[in-house]
Amino acid sequence: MTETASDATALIAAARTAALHAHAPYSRFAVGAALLMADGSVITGANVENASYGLSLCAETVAIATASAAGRLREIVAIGVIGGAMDADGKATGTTPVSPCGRCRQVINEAAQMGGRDLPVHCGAAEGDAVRTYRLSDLLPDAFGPADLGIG
Ligand SMILES: O=c1ccn([C@H]2C[C@H](O)[C@@H](CO)O2)c(=O)[nH]1
Repeated sequence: MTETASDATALIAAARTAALHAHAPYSRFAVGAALLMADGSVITGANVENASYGLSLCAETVAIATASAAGRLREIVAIGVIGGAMDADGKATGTTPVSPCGRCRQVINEAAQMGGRDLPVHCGAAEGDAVRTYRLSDLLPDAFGPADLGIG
């Protein structure tokens, strides 16, 4: 499918809703991710922190794992991400767009390479209209990927 500007808005909205389910009692920083699938459906995820800290799962990784568990890793067309410091109700706040961490960029690259696409990644804020849209190649140039292992 062809991605439209309204897809970015919808993905940011879905990511904000997903972030309400963040388990982030340690950082108090909620992140939501939303994946636009080829059929127009959306799969979401939120960060899941761990008392060990280092085992915490990022929102993007949770969403991509959910898509993969449904056999849909190759169907991801675009990604939306938001994040921000949680208020007392656990809702993300802030007007600065959040972009994926380094590990998430590599995880996103796997989905992008499997789908044969250079995914748009819409980075939004918890509040407000600020959105920065990147291509994965902007976020992770010269990525290590399946081709390095002779695959694809
Ligand atoms: O791309 C990112 C970057 C950070 N986080 C989470 C990890 C941790 O729970 C919190 C603060 O780093 O934000 C994500 O979910 N995605």
